[in-house]
Amino acid sequence: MRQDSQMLLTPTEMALADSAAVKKGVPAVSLMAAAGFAVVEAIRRRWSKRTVLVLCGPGNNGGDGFVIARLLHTAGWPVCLAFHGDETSLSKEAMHHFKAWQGRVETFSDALFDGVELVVDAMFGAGLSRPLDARYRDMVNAMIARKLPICAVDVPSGVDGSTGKALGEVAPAALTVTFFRKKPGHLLFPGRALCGELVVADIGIPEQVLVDINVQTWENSPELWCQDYPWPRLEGHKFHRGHAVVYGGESTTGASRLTARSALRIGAGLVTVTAPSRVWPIYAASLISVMATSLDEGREQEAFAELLIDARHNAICIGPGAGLQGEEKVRTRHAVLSALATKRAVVLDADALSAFSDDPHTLFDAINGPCVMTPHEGEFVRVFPEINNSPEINNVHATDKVTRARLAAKLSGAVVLLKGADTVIASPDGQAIINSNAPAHLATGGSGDVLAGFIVGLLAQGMAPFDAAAAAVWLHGEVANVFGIGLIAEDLPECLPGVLSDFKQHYCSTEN
Ligand SMILES: NC(=O)C1=CN([C@@H]2O[C@H](COP(=O)(O)OP(=O)(O)OC[C@H]3O[C@@H](n4cnc5c(N)ncnc54)[C@H](OP(=O)(O)O)[C@@H]3O)[C@@H](O)[C@H]2O)[C@@H](O)CC1
Ligand SMILES: Nc1ncnc2c1ncn2[C@@H]1O[C@H](COP(=O)(O)OP(=O)(O)O)[C@@H](O)[C@H]1O
Ligand SMILES: [K+]
Repeated sequence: MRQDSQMLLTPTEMALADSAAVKKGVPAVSLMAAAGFAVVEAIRRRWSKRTVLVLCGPGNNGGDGFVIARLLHTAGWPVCLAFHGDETSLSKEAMHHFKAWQGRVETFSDALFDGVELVVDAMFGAGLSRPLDARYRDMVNAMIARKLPICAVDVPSGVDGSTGKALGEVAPAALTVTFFRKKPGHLLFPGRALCGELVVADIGIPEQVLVDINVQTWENSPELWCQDYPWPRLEGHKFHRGHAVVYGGESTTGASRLTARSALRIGAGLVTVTAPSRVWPIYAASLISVMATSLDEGREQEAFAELLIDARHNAICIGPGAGLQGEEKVRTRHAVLSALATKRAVVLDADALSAFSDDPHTLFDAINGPCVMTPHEGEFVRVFPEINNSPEINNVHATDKVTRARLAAKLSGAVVLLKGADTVIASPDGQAIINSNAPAHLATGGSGDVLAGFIVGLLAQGMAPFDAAAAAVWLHGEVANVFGIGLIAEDLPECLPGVLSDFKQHYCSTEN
């Protein structure tokens, strides 16, 4: 997976890109000038001429601030520049631009905000290594209290560019301008919410520098997986599009029915829900194009395993509504282990994960084939207690969402899709994708069941687990955006066809 345009660079990788650009002959002073210029362009596109306060910190983020102040002043804007830090420790390029500033340099104080209509936050960017010192913190608190519009340079000061975590209080920006590529912290919460509108500016770093950086994190987009999207083939028939099996439970029967319908809508050739004979009539009476198979009373486990002998059942989803009470939990666990034993593609969601909260390693040991786990935060904590309880595993600090999902994928051998507003999909080989298109109204009962259905439907059609998970999450978000507010889970599979045609038209121009 290369797709350079979707790459997310950690601050360390960004520093590598920066120094590689300098080695290729782009002077550091010019990179900083270009960064400042890009911020000014973005400001002038959004705000009319007004009084601006530029707050500059001790590193190169502050250096960008010096450029911004100078360019805005040249354009005739009333500008006040304030700097806090050790002038003698400025980098060469920051010193160059500091000297080029002809105006006064103010010290930090609350009074600076009087009469100001826009603040440029150039205190800390990628180099933030610890919570802000008191003087900077005071300015952040003043910015929060004054409620002025803020343009943040690279990231709002206090946000960790690699994790999106806030190291203390952060003043939310209306606009954040970052350089060359987005950083994970721009997409992970709370960073994403604190950035406001995000602009990525080209500052003259050559694209070739990416070749030598082992980037492992991407923003989800069809560009990453559209080439492998399994469109129906002209000469194909339904068995070419796979046969998904969805395990149906006894009580919340709506969950697995949603999953099954979603698997069919996304293109699985056939979908069967299997359910204990006691509740089979509910499924049989309510499903039309999805088939319902009854598991004989008293021998449900054997019957499920027997169903899986038919290798045409090539993708299996267990979890939505599977059940965790008494005997149901035993059957859910058995179904999971039977499904994994086939080494066919398996999606494990909800109860299929929680059923192993006492002994997650029994689950991990059974995973020897293609598998996607789709926990939300609560389920993640249950299945991966060691990642949650220990701040450090194999010397990796495991507190941010991407690292946690990556460690979970490595530990379990499955693709781990950690849900939420900033869903992360991680593969056991270390690659991770952050999703950014899901609207808040997607958080509605049953929408996770639909997601599991989209994934198993794509797996049934032969898509690889990491790609299938990423594609399903993106389509899920896109459908919710197209449908809009008022969405309920049932709407998701029904609205998918229109989204699929638009997606096909935009990203997959060649017909099969
Ligand atoms: N890379 C690129 O391509 C380009 C990057 N550019 C710009 O450079 C920015 C990155 O610059 P940067 O590396 O100098 O980091 P920055 O955020 O300014 O802070 C570092 C300074 O802060 C200090 N410090 C840290 N935490 C602190 C705290 N809590 N409280 C107090 N001090 C603290 C730290 O000191 P130390 O930790 O070493 O004691 C150091 O002195 C990047 O965000 C972008 O805007 C552009 O010019 C274009 C090209
Ligand atoms: N704030 C949010 N913004 C966007 N998407 C969200 C948000 N919160 C949750 N989601 C998405 O909604 C779905 C909820 O799934 P899940 O928690 O399993 O719910 P359910 O069990 O009701 O189906 C997931 O795809 C998740 O990523
Ligand atoms: K900043």
